[in-house]
Amino acid sequence: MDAVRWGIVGYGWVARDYMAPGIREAGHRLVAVCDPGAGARAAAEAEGARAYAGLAALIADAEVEAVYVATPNHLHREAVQALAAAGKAVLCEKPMAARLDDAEAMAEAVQTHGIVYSTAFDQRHHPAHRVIRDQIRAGRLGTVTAIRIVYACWLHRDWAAQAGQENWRIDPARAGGGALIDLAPHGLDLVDFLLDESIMDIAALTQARAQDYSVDDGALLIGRTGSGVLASLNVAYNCPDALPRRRLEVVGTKGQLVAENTMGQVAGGRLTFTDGTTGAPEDVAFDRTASPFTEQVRAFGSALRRPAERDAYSASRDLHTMRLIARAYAGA
Ligand SMILES: NC(=O)C1=CN([C@@H]2O[C@H](COP(=O)(O)OP(=O)(O)OC[C@H]3O[C@@H](n4cnc5c(N)ncnc54)[C@H](OP(=O)(O)O)[C@@H]3O)[C@@H](O)[C@H]2O)C=CC1
Ligand SMILES: O=C1CO[C@H](CO)[C@@H](O)[C@@H]1O
Repeated sequence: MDAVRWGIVGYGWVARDYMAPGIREAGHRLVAVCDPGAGARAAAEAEGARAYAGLAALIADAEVEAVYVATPNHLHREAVQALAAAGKAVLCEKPMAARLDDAEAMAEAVQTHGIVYSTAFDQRHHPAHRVIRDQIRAGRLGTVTAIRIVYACWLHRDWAAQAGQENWRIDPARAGGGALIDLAPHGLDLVDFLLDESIMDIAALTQARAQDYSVDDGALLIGRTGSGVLASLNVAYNCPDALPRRRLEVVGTKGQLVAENTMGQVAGGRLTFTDGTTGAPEDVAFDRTASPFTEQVRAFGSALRRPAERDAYSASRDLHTMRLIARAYAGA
């Protein structure tokens, strides 16, 4: 496959630390970046990319075919609408947008212009999560009854200060909320990926418990899929990093799979199967070297080149996930 030529809108933390290496490791090329910050543009040039201060210049760069949008959440909409109108393929960071109406407008733009679009749900591409999905499909767990997810971190007020940035995550207007909107989309989409069906019913409680800002620093969500699988998600900004804070459990009538330290941006973690009859635990093999970001780049690039693979992406499914987030907040 010839290398996909990527552009990036918003060359901050996730773009620099995870996406740019992912593009390189996948054998693709980062050809252009746009970011208002001179430091970010210098970092992009050091990576061998052309650097622009504004989106129009990136759009006008004919070499760019796919664009990763990694701006703060409230800016996803304007970038995706402009990129869609220009016919660029788009991989846009989660949450789809800070507000539901923005996400609705984005989904409409994707449909109107017929572009390849995906929200960047990298957890779909973690090798351990792919193995879990395969084992569910092969019937190893029997009838799946429940999925339990913990995804947490410690996000204090000055979290971004060492990078010389202001912490937009604690501003409701720019983030759209707190820990719930930032972290729960990963789990909600992962449930969809693992089971091939969406959560339909949802309820949530939020807290502002340990941090000194107004957005929620923790949330508990419960959901039920169309076929009746129950899901629980505990997401938080108030969990010290040294504590266990990334866990995924899938429970069925024949056994249980537990993934530890797989939720996140990096490769590795551990996967254990426990047999429902004997209680015997067993390590499950998966590729511990491939990062979910690199795999995400590979999969998206492959779908660009092979239209048959595009069914894996659905802006309307991503919009459904945004609707779940909105309903979770409304109920909380
Ligand atoms: N999948 C995952 O695991 C992760 C996903 N994310 C998601 O990625 C997105 C970015 O997060 P993160 O990297 O932490 O944020 P950062 O603040 O580190 O980076 C955002 C970048 O966008 C730049 N920017 C601001 N306005 C514009 C604009 N109009 N056009 C282009 N660039 C702009 C910022 O510049 P300046 O600072 O000068 O304003 C900054 O360099 C969020 O949506 C977040 O939810 C984030 C982390 C992990
Ligand atoms: O998606 C994300 C996953 O991890 C980060 C922190 O650990 C989040 O803040 C981020 O937005």
